[in-house]
Amino acid sequence: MRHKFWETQPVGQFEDTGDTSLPEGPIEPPTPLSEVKQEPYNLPNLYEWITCDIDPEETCAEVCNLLNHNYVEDDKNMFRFAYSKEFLRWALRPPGYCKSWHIGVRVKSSKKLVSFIAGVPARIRVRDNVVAMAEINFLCVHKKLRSKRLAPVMIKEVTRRVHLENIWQAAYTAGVVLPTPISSCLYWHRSLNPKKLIDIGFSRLGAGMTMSRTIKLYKLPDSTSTPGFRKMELHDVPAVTRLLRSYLNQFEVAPDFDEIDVEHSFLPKENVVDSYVVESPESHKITDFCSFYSLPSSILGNQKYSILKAAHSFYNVATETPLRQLMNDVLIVAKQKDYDEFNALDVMQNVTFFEELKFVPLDGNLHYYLYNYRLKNALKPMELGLVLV
Ligand SMILES: COc1cccc(CC(=N)NC(=O)c2cccnc2OC2CCNCC2)c1
Repeated sequence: MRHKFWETQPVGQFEDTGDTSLPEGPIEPPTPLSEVKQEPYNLPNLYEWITCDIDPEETCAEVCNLLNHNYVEDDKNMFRFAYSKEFLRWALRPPGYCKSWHIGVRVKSSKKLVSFIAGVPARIRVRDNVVAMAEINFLCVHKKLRSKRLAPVMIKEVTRRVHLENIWQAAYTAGVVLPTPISSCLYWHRSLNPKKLIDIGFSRLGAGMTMSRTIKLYKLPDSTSTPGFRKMELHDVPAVTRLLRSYLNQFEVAPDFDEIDVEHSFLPKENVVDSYVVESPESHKITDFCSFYSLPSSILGNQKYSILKAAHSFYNVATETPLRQLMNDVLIVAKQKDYDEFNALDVMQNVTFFEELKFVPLDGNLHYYLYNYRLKNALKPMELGLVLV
């Protein structure tokens, strides 16, 4: 398959796969900042670049609306991600973020926002090297402007602005295969509200199953079972950071979180991110940690329901509690908060609890990529310790 744009980029090319003579690491060296293109890339005549400030209500709503009408849909076009404004403010403004990496394209005459792409800074460890990267996300071109080759220019522009900050690597995901995935993950989900999922046609009644039998199958206890299981609080940040750093060491690619990152990424935020710890009743030590983020989807073309409330597994660390017991408690909390389903990728140790906790695999892949960094071999999902929102 031809990838006209990606064949011009410093990414692992398909024909290089298996060529063990190519060294692992950056593909191109950094450019002297004076040699980085100083002005934005050219856009087709009717359009102009706009740096999107997602702090003010008005511009945040503009980005939110563009995404909610034009961003990723499932393969059957039944659902479309519906990120909230609060979620975008959280996801796009981590410690050390760059306003200039929140990039929009608008129509010169009407000022209508028609495209968006965003980057945020992150320290990502790749095997033994911690690399300063940009996490690139939310690439969205208005449905009416597709196939005008806007996406390549969005990607080149965010790359240029990342280079201006002296950052030369990036991480991103896509539902499609591009040159060349560092890992290809499967997504699984666990029904929490089977009746709604069947009503909207997301799930089907199993063979020989009635609705009441199905509701019973997915029923969860009303309260969590692990003694000391509670919401994460500010004073837990140091202990949670230690837990996360130690746990993520086992993976080939993982974030290099510090306490500032942990406070931003995991302190609970209503309808954005939820985190829980297990504080041992005896020692008061923090022995386990679990978290999920909230990413609802619009239900396209359903009279009765408009929103699918989905929780997405984020980072989970079990050092004393069995992981499946910890995750069962997470499911119980998600159900208490009226989520309809719980999503997870087969990354880290997630496969160890899928079957027992009644997750089922969906027919989709999420591929992970690094920009300007070659890995000799693709990673198994369980070697990957990175979750992007
Ligand atoms: C149910 O509503 C959907 C609305 C849009 C797309 C999909 C399918 C899909 N593409 N799912 C994922 O990419 C996915 C499945 C499990 C966990 N995380 C995921 O994506 C996350 C991470 C990447 N950025 C988007 C959110 C489902």
